[in-house]
Amino acid sequence: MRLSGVLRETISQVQKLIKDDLNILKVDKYIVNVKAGMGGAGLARYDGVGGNGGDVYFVAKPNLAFSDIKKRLKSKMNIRADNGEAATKISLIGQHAKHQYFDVPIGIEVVNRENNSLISRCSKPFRRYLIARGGQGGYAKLNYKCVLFIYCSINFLFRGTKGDIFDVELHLKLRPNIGLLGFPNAGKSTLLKALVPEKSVKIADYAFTTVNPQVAFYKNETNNDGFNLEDPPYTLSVADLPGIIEGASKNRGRGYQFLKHLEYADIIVMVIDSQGFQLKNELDCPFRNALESVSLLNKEVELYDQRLARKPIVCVLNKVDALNEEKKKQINALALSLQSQKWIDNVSEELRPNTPMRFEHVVQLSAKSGKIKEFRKVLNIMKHHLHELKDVKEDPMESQNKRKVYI
Ligand SMILES: Nc1nc2c(ncn2[C@@H]2O[C@H](COP(=O)(O)OP(=O)(O)OP(=O)(O)O)[C@@H](O)[C@H]2O)c(=O)[nH]1
Ligand SMILES: [Mg+2]
Repeated sequence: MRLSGVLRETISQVQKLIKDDLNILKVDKYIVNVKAGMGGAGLARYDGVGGNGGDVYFVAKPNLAFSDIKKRLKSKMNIRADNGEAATKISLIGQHAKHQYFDVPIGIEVVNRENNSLISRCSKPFRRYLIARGGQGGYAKLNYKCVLFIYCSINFLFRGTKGDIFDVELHLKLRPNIGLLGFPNAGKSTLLKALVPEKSVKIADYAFTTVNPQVAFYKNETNNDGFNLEDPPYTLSVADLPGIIEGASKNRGRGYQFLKHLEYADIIVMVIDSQGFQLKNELDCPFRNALESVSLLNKEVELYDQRLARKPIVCVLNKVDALNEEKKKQINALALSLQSQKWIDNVSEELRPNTPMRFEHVVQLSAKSGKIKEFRKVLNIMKHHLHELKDVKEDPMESQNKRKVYI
């Protein structure tokens, strides 16, 4: 019995380690009931004023895991602020309740479940976002509609107003520096592995190998292919997303769930299979060449949210090792045209997006070979699009020698 207990614990610890290492995002939505405090009762006879109920705020914090929310709420999934204090004969002004501050990871979107409206985007580190407002303390002139008289021994009490109470959905949208976008099987995970070799990444020769987004951290010093090592060290978060398919902008193939993670990405890296792509070898799944793949991905992205098509973007033409000489020439020509922005003229009308992307860089590579020097150089240049993370409490002198982390 004892041994099996130990064994079970060891297995669960190993499983946890594996899960942490994979950094895979399985859950990206929680439902939480929030209740702001009620206003304290006022004391009519002595003109006493009740204290206000506490508000509920979310505070955006870096380095918090989404799953921590559930752990900290201990599965009750509710957040409560205290009620305001009632006025008494001794203390005619009741104390305001303390506000309730709840830390959430940066990038959380808070949606009111009742009317499906967005309450807050918790996107700025260390900022407090008001989620539910506490009720007002009761007092004589408080609007009569919301005042209730309660007869309590010989004193009349003005009841304070109720605080907000509702269910909210917390949506996690990753806030990676780099979001990998592409059709299934294009080599996104292989590229992630080339960037972060120490990470365990599932790679396979079939579509939808990656079923959940995964994040890894690329450190420029891990490069061994010899470009400017004098650059100060920095870390970039890279999100490998499951492949999207045509119709993703209409949520085909759970498209929303993946495209949403590009909303906060600083840079989008579009990974294209230079050999072209066909989801299934069937008539209703047409073969798309590399140019058509670029155009269709552009289309899906802009249909989901036009602003995404205007983000800094890099196009990676992958799998060039698998091309014959003639195909190589075609891909060279494609790379040139993608850079010149004239690429859109070569796309047939029905596949043409309205907002053609402007690729800041186009890189041809073989992610499988792991030789991605050109791509690393591009990342080095592109990092000027990133915002360095600064803790408001951080000492600027002390931070000078630290590794730079971008958010
Ligand atoms: N020849 C060649 N094959 C590659 C290259 N990069 C990836 N592949 C292969 O392409 C297949 C798909 O690679 P993945 O990295 O799993 O593709 P993905 O884009 O992550 O696919 P999904 O997770 O399904 O969206 C695997 O068999 C890889 O070995 C490359 O540069 N050259
Ligand atoms: Mg993958």
